[in-house]
Amino acid sequence: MRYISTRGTAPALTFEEAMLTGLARDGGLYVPENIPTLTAAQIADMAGKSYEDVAFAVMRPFIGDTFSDAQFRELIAKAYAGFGHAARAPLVQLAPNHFLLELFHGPTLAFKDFAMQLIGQMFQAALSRSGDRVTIVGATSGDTGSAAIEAFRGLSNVDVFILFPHGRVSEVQRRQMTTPSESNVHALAVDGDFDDCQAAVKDMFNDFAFREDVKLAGVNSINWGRVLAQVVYYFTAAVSLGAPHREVSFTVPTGNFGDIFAGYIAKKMGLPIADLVVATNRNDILHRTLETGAYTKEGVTPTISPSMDIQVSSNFERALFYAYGGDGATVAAQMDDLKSGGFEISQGAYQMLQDTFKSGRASEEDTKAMIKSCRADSGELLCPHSAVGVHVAQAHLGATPMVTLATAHPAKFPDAVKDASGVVAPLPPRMADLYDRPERVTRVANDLAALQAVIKERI
Ligand SMILES: Cc1ncc(COP(=O)(O)O)c(C=O)c1O
Ligand SMILES: N[C@@H](CCOP(=O)(O)O)C(=O)O
Repeated sequence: MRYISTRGTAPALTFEEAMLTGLARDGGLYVPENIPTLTAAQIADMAGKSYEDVAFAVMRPFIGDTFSDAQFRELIAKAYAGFGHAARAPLVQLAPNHFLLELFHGPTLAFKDFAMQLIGQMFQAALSRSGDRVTIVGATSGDTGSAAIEAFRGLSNVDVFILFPHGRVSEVQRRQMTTPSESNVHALAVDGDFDDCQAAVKDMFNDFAFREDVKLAGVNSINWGRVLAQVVYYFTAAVSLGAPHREVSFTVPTGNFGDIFAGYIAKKMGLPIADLVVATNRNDILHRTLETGAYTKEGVTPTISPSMDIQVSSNFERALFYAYGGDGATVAAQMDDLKSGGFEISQGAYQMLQDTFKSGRASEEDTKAMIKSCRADSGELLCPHSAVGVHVAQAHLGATPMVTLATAHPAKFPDAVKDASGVVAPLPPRMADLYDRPERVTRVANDLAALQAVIKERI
């Protein structure tokens, strides 16, 4: 299996190389040259299997000879051993044809743990084999950062720097990033929004001297391994609702487009997915794009679902690549246009996107009302991101079972949840002293040179 860049000019890489490389050298994102498919019989065989067994079956065709079967099984087992639910990603029923996929039982209480815990294992295995040391730099609107720190803290061959927008993550998210005491962990509060943080990370990858100097690696969803690990739970959920014999739809709270893109990959692998619904908060660039065919940046507005406060949605580039039939030159030209504000998607590509994705948005009031009514109607306490998803999903319910992804635990956003529902969502006992732990954070200007200087000084 080889991986190629969405912009068409970077060298093709193996799975291991793509995982450790992060952003392609032409600025694009790596995607598999071919997407392997599973037969209906192979999918049917997943029924009743453990999450770990399904993970192996889904991901094995993508990893080539990076790991032996036995080693890959071991890495998967270690990745999910610390999850707080035997099913890893349990489904609960909200209404007759509407289900919630709880993706928040991992160590940092968000769906990011599914991929990050596995990436942590895979990085360690690959780096201990090669003896290399890398510097991970990641951008976060709150959840990727805490998941990455949890997965990489204390490792001797990795430094991890997380850039988060100062004042724009919840207190729990911030503390998850600033309280670990391990010296290889560095939380950087940037005077900007998430888009600024993500742009800085990409600029660091495009600064080849810096990239080589610090041995830069990325664990944002620019890393194909992140997307791949998120494909698995589409399979576990759909199979438990009757796939491959029955179609299933998914609604996904969306920001950087990584999670829903994983659903698209699941569909291309043969999972019978009817609708893939993009749910946005008022930072609704993806919804507007799917409605109009124009991808036009506006400023980021802070919301009560801060992890989705994103306008430059990194993985949309991967979707565009498929929409343009693998034409990297066109993707590169459109990404260039984005620097000056946006681009128009050409008719054929737009048609493909409209055929593949549906969308909707939730206002702040919609989100709060959904947290309250869902608690009253079903007993389920939603985080604001999941509430955006459930609100949008309700407009797309039909005969096909709908699964909405619950992307974070309500306890990560206690103020917003209490304000909406009156209910206090407690942290799990292992995190009960989070508010008492000392914080360690460096405030940095929204300036590439300043960020690079901090990183070089610390490693
Ligand atoms: C809780 C939560 N929900 C939804 C999202 C959006 O996911 P994606 O960026 O993969 O679209 C994020 C951030 O990634 C998140 O942290
Ligand atoms: N919402 C994310 C933003 C980064 O997304 P990623 O999937 O590209 O890492 C976050 O919580 O940090």
